[in-house]
Amino acid sequence: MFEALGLMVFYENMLALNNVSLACGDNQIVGVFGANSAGKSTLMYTLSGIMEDIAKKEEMAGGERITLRGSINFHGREIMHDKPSRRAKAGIILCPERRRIFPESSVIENLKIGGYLAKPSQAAETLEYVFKIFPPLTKIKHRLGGFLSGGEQQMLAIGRALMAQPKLLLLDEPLLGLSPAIQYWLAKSIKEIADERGVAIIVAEQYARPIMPIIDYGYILENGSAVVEGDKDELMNNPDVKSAYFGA
Ligand SMILES: Nc1ncnc2c1ncn2[C@@H]1O[C@H](COP(=O)(O)OP(=O)(O)OP(=O)(O)O)[C@@H](O)[C@H]1O
Repeated sequence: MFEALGLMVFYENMLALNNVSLACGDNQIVGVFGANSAGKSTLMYTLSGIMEDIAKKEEMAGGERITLRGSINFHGREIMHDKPSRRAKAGIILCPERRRIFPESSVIENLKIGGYLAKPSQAAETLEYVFKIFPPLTKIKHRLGGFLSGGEQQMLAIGRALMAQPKLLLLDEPLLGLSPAIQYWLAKSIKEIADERGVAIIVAEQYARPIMPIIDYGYILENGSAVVEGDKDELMNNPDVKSAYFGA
């Protein structure tokens, strides 16, 4: 069980996350939906620990003052001040926005890099799984990451995150820039990953339509605040959510 309470993030005096609380049970898929600049990446960085890291680096360099407040509990332990590496070892793995794969490494190398925390037997088993869940990667194993299409890069980014043996996978805008057909296919794959691997997933996304059917629970983020929350039926029947996300 993962639970964040009262998260606040200030960039200098600009409030980017305003008292956001969210929970994700083991094996659940939780959606966080919001427009550009709603605070999705700030939230994902805060959950994965990268925000704390950025704040420390900015402080040391005399740069931007970033302030964080709140608490995050993962399986009974307070982790708000744990480094990203410690959170990763505990199983919290971020798959960042815009993929951030290594463009000069091949598909297989990218995946193997992702598995550096795993035992060799786990890495071998997960590698096989990644090619099973994302068959298009099989044919391009030796192609450099920089030469992949957007959809292939996203499969690789998720595959690389899986190699790190996540218990909680944080997906930041996985559908960005992909065609609607690939968006739906990827959403289906995300659901299969949750079901087949027993991984909890928090997915932040602008494109709610393909993701909404696969979530157990969701939050709508606006200007840094979680303004609506509920299970998928509650969200899909909420008139404000309908008009903002489903054009109804
Ligand atoms: N380092 C920073 N310094 C100052 N303001 C920032 C910084 N990073 C983000 N912001 C601002 O914080 C707000 C939330 O940004 P964030 O990137 O979290 O939104 P987002 O929902 O992920 O949007 P996008 O879909 O564009 O990635 C925005 O107004 C953004 O301009």
